[in-house]
Amino acid sequence: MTETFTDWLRQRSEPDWTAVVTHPFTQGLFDGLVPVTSMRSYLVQDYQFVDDFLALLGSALAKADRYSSRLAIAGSIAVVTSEENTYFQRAFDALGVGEADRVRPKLDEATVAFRELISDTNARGSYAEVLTVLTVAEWTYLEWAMRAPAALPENFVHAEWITLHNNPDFQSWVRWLCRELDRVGADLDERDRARCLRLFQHATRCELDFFNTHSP
Ligand SMILES: Cc1ncc(CO)c(N)n1
Repeated sequence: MTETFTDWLRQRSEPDWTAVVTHPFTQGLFDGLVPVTSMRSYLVQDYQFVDDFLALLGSALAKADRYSSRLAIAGSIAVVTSEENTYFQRAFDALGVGEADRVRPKLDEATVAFRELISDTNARGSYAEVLTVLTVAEWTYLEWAMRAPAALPENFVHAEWITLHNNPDFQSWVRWLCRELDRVGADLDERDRARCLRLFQHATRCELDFFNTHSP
């Protein structure tokens, strides 16, 4: 059998997976045509998602079984807390997002659902389960962003959200995540593999609901 664990997980998460990575919201981004109100609400909610996601990266860092894995995870933490965070601040300035919406906005249902999945995984998940949720979030974002045309939209709010997720470093990080989940997944019994599959499917559904919430 040549199918990897991550391919197995992804294939069993169709048709949601393809619906996420070809979502109309992403086509709107490529064309620079996401309305300002949708882009604002999407980024405001996503900043709250990123907060939870950063905590989950910390959980992965703590749960990893070797130093080289911790180094790879720490590299991603560095990006989320520097380039990605300054992107959010510049985008919020450009979109006129006030302090309250940066710090404690009213959360959409889709954001709450994602937050619950992440905090449960954070509190109770094994390293494999934490990697499963991280992999869905990062791999779906790489896959939609890689579909972007060479000519990016002019508005940096749209353009940089694409390039943050399709640059060579992000590609290597996602490749690493998949290989790491394949490595750890190889030691799981059938019951634990099935738990990862349910989580993978659930997280993929959360990604789809998140995009749907912000599509006009
Ligand atoms: C909802 C969502 N999923 C994945 C990513 C990429 O980490 C993101 N920024 N937002």
